[in-house]
Amino acid sequence: MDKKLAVIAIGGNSLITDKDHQTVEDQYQAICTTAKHIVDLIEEGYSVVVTHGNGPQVGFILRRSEIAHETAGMHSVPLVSCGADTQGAIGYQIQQAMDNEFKSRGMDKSAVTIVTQVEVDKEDQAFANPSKPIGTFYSEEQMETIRKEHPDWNMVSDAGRGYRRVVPSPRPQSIVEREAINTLIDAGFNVIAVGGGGIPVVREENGFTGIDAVIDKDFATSLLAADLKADLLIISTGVPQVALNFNTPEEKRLLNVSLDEMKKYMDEGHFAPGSMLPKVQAVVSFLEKGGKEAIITDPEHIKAAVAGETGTHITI
Ligand SMILES: NC(=O)OP(=O)(O)O
Repeated sequence: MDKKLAVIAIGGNSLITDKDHQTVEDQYQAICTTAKHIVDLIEEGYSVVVTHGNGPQVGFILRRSEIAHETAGMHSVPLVSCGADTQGAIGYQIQQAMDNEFKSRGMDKSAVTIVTQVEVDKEDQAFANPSKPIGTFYSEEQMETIRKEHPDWNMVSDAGRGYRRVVPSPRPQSIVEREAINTLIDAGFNVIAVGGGGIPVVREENGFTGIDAVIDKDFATSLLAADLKADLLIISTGVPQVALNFNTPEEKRLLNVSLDEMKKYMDEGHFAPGSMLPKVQAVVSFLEKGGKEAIITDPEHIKAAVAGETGTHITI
């Protein structure tokens, strides 16, 4: 492949702009906006692999199935299947939005979604320590009811935005459909893969089996980018740049940082767990596996960031 390859991660929360815009159609509108920024990059000459989160969406699907089970006796749906559902539903929207954007710009390109399984270790300590927030944000008042009605739920306070249910989030070990993704890129497709961090599977004697968990999409994206030997990893998030002393009077935004500097800032505790920390860890892992450059920015600044004007650029 002659073109430069960029792997871009989109957060599941970024597809739900606020609590009044949570419908499937609202999500499609948010994806159409993000698709424009991604197609800008393709217009600049990049081939692109898009990955996406699913934290809110997988929680909504799981809860919907639980309510149908509790109130109407419908069969319940395992968490791993809920994750697979999000790959199809979100992948379909990204694929359609990108294809429509290509058409509107007269570009002879297309996007394709690949259902992606990601191998995890069934002995991963994460299965005993749920940490991945999914679904709805609950207020302190709602928590009183939840503690009574769902004493088995594991809950955390999520970045000051409310309380959320958490599920196991094992580290991704390998991407099962890696060769298929590579083949599609070589054939000229822009690929949507490892949606929701990938469908978690464990290796058994007779093949793979799904396991209930939600993989962090930033870690899965980092692994995929390293496997594909991508020229650029872009982690899109809610802010245009990473900052030291975030949200304090000493806040300092970062533009160009070396891998060693980023590791030092990480060790100094500048990045919040469950928020910027996993994104920085994902970037560090990509660069330590041979990647040359990663950018952390928000979707609307992708083009300007790739031009070097903004975003946080981390290089070896
Ligand atoms: N799976 C995952 O990491 O999703 P979010 O990015 O939505 O949290």
